[in-house]
Parts: sequence; C-alpha cells; structure tokens
Amino acid sequence: MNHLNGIIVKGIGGFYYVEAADTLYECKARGLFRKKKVTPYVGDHVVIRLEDDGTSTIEEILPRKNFLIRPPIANIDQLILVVSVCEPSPSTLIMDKTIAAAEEKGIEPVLVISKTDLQDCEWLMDIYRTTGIPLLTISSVTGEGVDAVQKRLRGKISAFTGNSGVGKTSLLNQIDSRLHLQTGEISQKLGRGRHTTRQVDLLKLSKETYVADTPGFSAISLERCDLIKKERLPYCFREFIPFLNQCKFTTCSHTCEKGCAVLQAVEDGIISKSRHESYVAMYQEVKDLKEWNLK
Ligand SMILES: Nc1nc2c(ncn2[C@@H]2O[C@H](COP(=O)(O)OP(=O)(O)OP(=O)(O)O)[C@@H](O)[C@H]2O)c(=O)[nH]1
Ligand SMILES: [Zn+2]
Repeated sequence: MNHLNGIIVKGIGGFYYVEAADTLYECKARGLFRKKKVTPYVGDHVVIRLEDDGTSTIEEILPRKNFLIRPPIANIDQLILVVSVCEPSPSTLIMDKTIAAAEEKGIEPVLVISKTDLQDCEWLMDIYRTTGIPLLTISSVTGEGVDAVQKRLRGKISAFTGNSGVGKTSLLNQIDSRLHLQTGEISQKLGRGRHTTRQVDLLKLSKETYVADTPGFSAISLERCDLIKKERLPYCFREFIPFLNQCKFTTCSHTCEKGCAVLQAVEDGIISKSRHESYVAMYQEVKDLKEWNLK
C-alpha cells in the first residue's frame, strides 16, 4: 500500500481529483468523513492511499489554513481583487468590503487595477497606496503589468474576484494562454453566467501555482454572507491597526469620537478618507446586530 500527499483540484459527483507527485488521481473519500460530516474541499491538502486494485482513497485531510463555504474552497493564499479604473467604474465601498472579508478570513488581499489604457488611475492608487495592501496595475490590451501579476501568483493558490466586465478573464488569458477562458458576452451565452452554480476547480498554472476557477466567485460570497463583527472590523482595515491602541477611550469605535487616533490619522493624511468612510458605513451596518445575527 502506498500513500501520497496531494491537493484536491476538482470534485465531481462524489469523486475527488487529487494532484499528487505530478499525477492526477481520481479518489473516493473515506466513509469515515461522511460519518464525521467532514466534506473534502477543493484546495484541501490530503493524504491519499493507492490501493492494489488501482483505485485511490482520500485517507486524511490536513489542517486547513482557511476556507470559504460559498464557493466551497480551502487554503486560498490570496484573493486577487480586480477593479477596472473605468467601464465599469469601481465602488470603493464594495472594494473595501471584499478586502475586509479577505482579511477576516486570513486571506491576503491583492488589488489589481485594470484597464489602465483607458484612464489614468492615480486617483484610485492614491486611496490604496497607504494601506499596505499589495497594489498592481494592468492593461490586458497593452499587456502592461501582466508580468507582475504572474509573478505574484507563483507558488500560491489564488482566487480572482471582481465585478463582471472588469477584465478578470482577459487577464487570466494573458497570464496563461493555455487557459483559453471565454471573455465577456460569449461566456454568458454558454450559460457560464453568474446564476449557474458550478463546482470550483483549481487550474494549475505551473508547479505549485493554482488559480481557483470560480465564475460564481463574485464579490457577493465574500461581502454579503460574512458580516464582520464590530469588534473585529477595525482589524480588517490593516492600516488602522497601529492606531487602535492609541485612542483616548478604550471603547472608541473610531467613527466620530474625540481623541480617536484613527480619525487623527485620517486628518493627517496617513489613512485615506475613502477607506475610513467605508469603515464607518460598514460599522453602521453591524453596530446593532446581536450575536445571533452573525455567524
Ligand atoms: N480597454 C481595455 N479593455 C479591457 C481590458 N481588459 C478587459 N477588457 C474588455 O472588457 C470586457 C470584459 O472583459 P472580461 O475579461 O470578459 O471581464 P470579466 O471580469 O472576466 O467579466 P465576467 O466574465 O463577466 O466576470 C471585454 O470586452 C474585454 O475586451 C483592458 O485592460 N483594457
Ligand atoms: Zn478611535
């Protein structure tokens, strides 16, 4: 009997496809998982057993670094949030909700500003430059910045998110022409649109480099389903963290109080106003929620 370590890249009808030692194994999960109500997720690092009859079984699921339920996926290293500088214009509130949701889950957010061939993006860069969130700019038309995104993906499991039409598919096709993903209108016609629920697959770009193929992975699953408790919220704005212990009152909500170090940092231009506005809007949404409204 032979055991191998691998990663689940696809799940279909009770079978899991595990990549291990450069080979794809079709595996069943051990009955024990069902009994324990544990579902293997795409992205799970697993130990598989190769049986003598040629079949394979998932024996063990290794501890998860993080996981999402909708869509079901585990161990995402980074969330690549693609926003176009225009067509469609970005909503900083939705961006900040998505970024905060990633922070809360322990997934590194990476901001990619697309369509830089259409409009100057300095105004958007200015908002995010001071956050410490990795920031990249690209144009899938001129190809500018694509290399840097590719480099950023290397050795990691990444998921892309962003509104329809921002250019996620165009970017992925530039990164790896073997993907031949269908852009824009065509994919809608084929029913790959947003209403189709589809399993998530991991696409392998190169050794240990995977991208979650999640057509349904719109910002929705991250922003709406996962309201962040007000106590946690300030920590989901990473540039606020150095100031959080410096407010005059320990109960400071960092929205309007006197002696608030976060507000002072906004005043001093260390924290951008737009980010703080998003924080306040998100705080208002959750401030009166009771524990049972939140997961
Ligand atoms: N000018 C310009 N147009 C782009 C760029 N990237 C994508 N587009 C165009 O924007 C449209 C949408 O691009 P897609 O790559 O399909 O966008 P998407 O984010 O994958 O959209 P969904 O599949 O609906 O989620 C297409 O018409 C692209 O040709 C870019 O960098 N510059
Ligand atoms: Zn404060």
